[in-house]
Amino acid sequence: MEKRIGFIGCGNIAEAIIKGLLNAGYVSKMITATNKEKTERLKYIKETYGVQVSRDKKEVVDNSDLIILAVKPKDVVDALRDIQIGDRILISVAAGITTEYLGGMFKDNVRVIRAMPNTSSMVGESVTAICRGRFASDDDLNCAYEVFSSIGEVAILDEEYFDIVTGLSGSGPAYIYYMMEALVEAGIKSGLDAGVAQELARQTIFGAAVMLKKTGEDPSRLRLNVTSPGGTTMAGIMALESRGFKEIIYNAVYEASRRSKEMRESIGA
Ligand SMILES: NC(=O)C1=CN([C@@H]2O[C@H](COP(=O)(O)OP(=O)(O)OC[C@H]3O[C@@H](n4cnc5c(N)ncnc54)[C@H](OP(=O)(O)O)[C@@H]3O)[C@@H](O)[C@H]2O)C=CC1
Ligand SMILES: O=C(O)[C@@H]1CCC=N1
Repeated sequence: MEKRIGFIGCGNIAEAIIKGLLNAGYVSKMITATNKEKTERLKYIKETYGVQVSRDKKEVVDNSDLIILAVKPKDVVDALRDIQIGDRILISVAAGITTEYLGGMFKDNVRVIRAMPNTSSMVGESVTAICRGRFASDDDLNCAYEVFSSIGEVAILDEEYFDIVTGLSGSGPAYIYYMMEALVEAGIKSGLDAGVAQELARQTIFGAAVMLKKTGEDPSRLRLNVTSPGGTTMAGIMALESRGFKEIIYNAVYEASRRSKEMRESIGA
């Protein structure tokens, strides 16, 4: 039976998950959402997706079998204050926040699952890492697996890896969009019309992503297929290498992971 899902927090990632779930066939009346104060935002979510919304957190919890906590790390304490999870499953997508910390906020043994999706949930193409907290069972993990597999791929991982996952696949879509921005700017700077540069860059990124997924080939092999000896691509790749492209990407993942840890520590979690 389809679970009733309640969202505490109704921002970017909640909307991406809601849209992904509905596209995957979830029934809108099984989803309820709340946020802190932005009534207009709740109105938009209700009108756009036909899901239930409420100003009352307790009502959202009462109407749900599983709760997805989608608030900023600094807001988790406030968001969970005065509510009882009972025998529901609490799934947190908050970066950096551990299952142990979340569980410790309740007197009872709350079944907590930690998840790190990304905004490609919106089009059913997330990759979501999940792990279970101390009191969650394998069935609970399977339940989360089922929910997130309807909006993309799912990886079950030890919680110790979640900061890294957050820096890689949680934040990762932004790096790709940034790459797209850079390609477009390069095209324009080199003399292309903005619309043309955008179309070329977008389809190039899309085509490369589909190639990776459909062929299952190693990216270095696909890259070599583009790279004729002594040709144009080789000249481009050498320019990237000489400016430390891989190190730049490593630093992005490292810094995002570090920030995940820092956000946890900043609330004493
Ligand atoms: N954006 C992303 O790509 C991803 C985000 N995450 C994680 O998801 C979480 C949310 O991120 P994101 O959606 O980007 O953030 P947003 O700022 O877009 O949304 C945060 C939401 O939390 C609500 N909120 C804040 N405090 C409370 C409260 N006390 N009670 C109820 N709701 C509250 C806000 O309500 P209001 O607007 O009324 O203040 C808002 O709806 C973060 O922890 C982030 O680490 C995880 C994976 C990917
Ligand atoms: O930027 C953030 O903090 C969140 C976590 C992963 C993606 N976005």
